[in-house]
Amino acid sequence: MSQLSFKGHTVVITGAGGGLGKAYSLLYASRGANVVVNDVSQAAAQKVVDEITRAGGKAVVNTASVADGAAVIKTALDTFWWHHHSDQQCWNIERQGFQEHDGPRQGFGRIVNTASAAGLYGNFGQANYSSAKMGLVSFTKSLAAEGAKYGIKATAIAPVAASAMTETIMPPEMLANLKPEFVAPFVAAVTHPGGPEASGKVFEVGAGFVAEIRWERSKGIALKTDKSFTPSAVQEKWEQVGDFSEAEHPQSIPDFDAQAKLSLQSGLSSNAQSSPDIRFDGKTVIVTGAGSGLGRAFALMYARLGGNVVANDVNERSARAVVDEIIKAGGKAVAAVASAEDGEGIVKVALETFGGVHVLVANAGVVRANAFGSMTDKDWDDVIAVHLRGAYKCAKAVWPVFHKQKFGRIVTLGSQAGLYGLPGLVNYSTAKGAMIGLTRTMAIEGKKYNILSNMVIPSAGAAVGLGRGQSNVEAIKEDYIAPLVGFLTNPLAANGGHGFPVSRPLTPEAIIWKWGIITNFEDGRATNPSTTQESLEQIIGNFGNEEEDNGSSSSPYADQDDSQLVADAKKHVEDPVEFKYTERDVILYNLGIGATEKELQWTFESHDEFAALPTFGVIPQFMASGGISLDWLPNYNPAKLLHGEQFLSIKGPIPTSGEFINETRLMEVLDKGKAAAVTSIVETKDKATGKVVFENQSTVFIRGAGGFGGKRVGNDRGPASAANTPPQRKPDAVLEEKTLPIQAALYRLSGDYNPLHILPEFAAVGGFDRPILHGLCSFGIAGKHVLKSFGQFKDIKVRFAGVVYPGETLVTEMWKEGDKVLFTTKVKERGTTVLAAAAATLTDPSATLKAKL
Ligand SMILES: CCCCCCC[C@@H](O)CC(=O)SCCNC(=O)CCNC(=O)[C@H](O)C(C)(C)COP(=O)(O)OP(=O)(O)OC[C@H]1O[C@@H](n2cnc3c(N)ncnc32)[C@H](O)[C@@H]1OP(=O)(O)O
Repeated sequence: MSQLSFKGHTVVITGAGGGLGKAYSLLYASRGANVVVNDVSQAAAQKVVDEITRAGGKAVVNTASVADGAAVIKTALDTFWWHHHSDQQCWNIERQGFQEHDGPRQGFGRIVNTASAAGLYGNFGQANYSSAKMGLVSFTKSLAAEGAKYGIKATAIAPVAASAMTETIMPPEMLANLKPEFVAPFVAAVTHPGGPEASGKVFEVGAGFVAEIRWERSKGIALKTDKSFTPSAVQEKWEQVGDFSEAEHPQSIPDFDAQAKLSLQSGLSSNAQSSPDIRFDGKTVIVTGAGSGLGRAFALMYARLGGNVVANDVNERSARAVVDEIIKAGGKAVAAVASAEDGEGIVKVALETFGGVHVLVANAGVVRANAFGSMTDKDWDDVIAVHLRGAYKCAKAVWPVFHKQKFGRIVTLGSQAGLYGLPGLVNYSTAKGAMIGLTRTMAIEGKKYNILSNMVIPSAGAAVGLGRGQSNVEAIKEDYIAPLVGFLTNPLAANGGHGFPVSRPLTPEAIIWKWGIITNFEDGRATNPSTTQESLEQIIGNFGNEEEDNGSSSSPYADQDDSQLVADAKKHVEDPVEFKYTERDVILYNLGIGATEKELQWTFESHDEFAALPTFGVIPQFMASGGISLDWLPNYNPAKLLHGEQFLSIKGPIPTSGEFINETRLMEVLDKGKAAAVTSIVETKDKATGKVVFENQSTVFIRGAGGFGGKRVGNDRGPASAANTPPQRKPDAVLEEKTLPIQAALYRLSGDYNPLHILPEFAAVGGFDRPILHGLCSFGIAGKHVLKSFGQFKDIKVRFAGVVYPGETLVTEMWKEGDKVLFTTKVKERGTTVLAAAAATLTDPSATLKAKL
């Protein structure tokens, strides 16, 4: 049985002596990779290497500290360089034109960084850990952005697995669900050369639960940028700022359309103010990096609103200039000339001058842009020091004061580079990401002492170093960021994810199979955890997931001959699945089954007879039947699944757009010895009227998943299971159609994203030397042949008897027998039958033959 292979690949795993690292090492080694087992504990690393070598794998111990990455990688190159080159099977060599001694330029690399929910949401008592972990998320995003053109992909995961940490907070029964083996397959899947596109993305993985995490941005509001743009104006609109009903989900730094923002302004009148006005009389505000740009704008605003301003900057002249400006305007201010890292010194100035401190705006920053490959340790350290360590040291210094007075406000300045990653600024985006983790944790820890922490992320043009002070575009002046300070936050959203059963091993293939679900934020699947506790809910919810009885006791499909396994599976009630479509989806489907630009009734929405081809009836239900859980089958491997049979009954006219609801049941499960044959039934109803429009019965044939002791022969399901043996005479009609090499790539877009039809590596696991055509695509083409030859039909059934490769020619032979058309479809080039036991029942049996015989 072939599987996703890592033969010829060298995988370096840090912290590989135990837990997750060990699970990764064993999995990669079992899939043929050379593994560098790095751990500071020589004994632990050696044990893992021994285990791998005993099983016939290749691995080497490395005990360098991760702080010395170069030493870790040297071991990889010294040990496995030669293997790399001797192994002609190696994907690197074949796919990327890997050349002798061309190591650093191999044009391929996969990086997985281990983040944590503590970073994504913040976590009490873990300000340091949250910062480091969220920093890693941004680090990953920047590496992904920068690596894209070199074939380097980076993914971050927030795993939940049993560890020394979780042991203290969870009982042993729960910990049993958190096996590292439920995380490792995900890492393998996304690092495989043919794996799914996961670069720059973040995933939560644990206990067999996998979900993508993404940023969510509220639609937001536009405020008039005149004198009325004050903190009170923001307060007045605050509810709208946090209204996520029309949220966007940017994947990279959104375009800043200054012109559009400016033209918005012309339609706005002055902003309403909340009352009483927000003012800072008697409050002392520390602004770091206050000498110029944003910091200066913050300092001036606070002074205008009555605050005592401590203007910090390393640049003495600019700090003093701001103070002078404030004093000249009648305000109160003092300069604190120091690095932002000198939090204590800055707070001391505040306490000595004004007798207190109430607000900290951690704004100081430097930029050292450099391509990641050329970035020096100094570039890295300087940026991390000023942004992250500066924010930390200042917050640390104000904290006891805030704590004691039960009041404090902290705003940290973030960056879009931190949210989305940015090439050339890996250091900066990492620091800004880390500050998100820090800010969230401070918010959690400070809450009960009335210490509020928020991050403000200025829009593109105003970000530190990205045009600050140079911009003369009205819309992005620093002054227009200032009023938002203290008000804006950026919540995260996680999607509904997918829970894999924990009662059997999880495979990388299973991850790829469910990729569509894991990354789907639509259809009401998004959840919005805002704390680590909330984020753990679904993971804990998947504990003990064995696809067991969910409480419904009687199934209309219960069958006395069923084994317990099958009887239990049938009790599972699938949730109804909605399907909404437009004319565009109809055209896409018609094209997917070979309709041409000459057949305007199928490809041009304004044609008088524009219609869906009748087999479109399998599309609205596909997500429902295709999403049915089969994980409970023994040895279930999605790459071994083939479509076996399909029956479609069309109960009414097919609208060219609509909204349907699909109700799915598992109907029959047969044990074919080596294989399992599973039939589901889906009723597709019009959402508005509740009338059934289609009924589908789909059988999937899963090779290698039999032998569970179920019944072998199915029930008589009428036309859905009829043998449909054609008569002996010559066919009454024959139609021939050559499929396109891109047929499967095109058909996928109608909703069956099974990688079997596009991804060579996945097809290989299924036993095919290239991707195969969707069964339902051949089904649609044959259905079109029946339609063209004999007219409309009200039901159609086929058995998928052999595979079709995109580009092959399909020949459909048809015999009219009463109200039925029996048919067989063959691949012309190979002479094999691909659709058998097939028939359609005509709507108007008296209709005459249409096509030429
Ligand atoms: C839930 C619905 C959602 C739909 C999800 C679909 C996802 C899609 O993306 C997947 C696809 O589109 S796959 C592409 C389309 N399908 C194919 O190409 C399969 C072609 N068929 C074959 O290769 C073989 O017939 C093969 C491999 C199927 C069987 O061949 P053999 O193993 O040689 O079997 P054989 O020895 O002939 O028979 C063994 C027993 O199995 C029954 N059987 C055979 N073909 C069957 C079929 N196509 N469907 C159902 N049952 C089938 C036989 O009757 C036999 O039963 P018994 O032992 O009781 O006599």
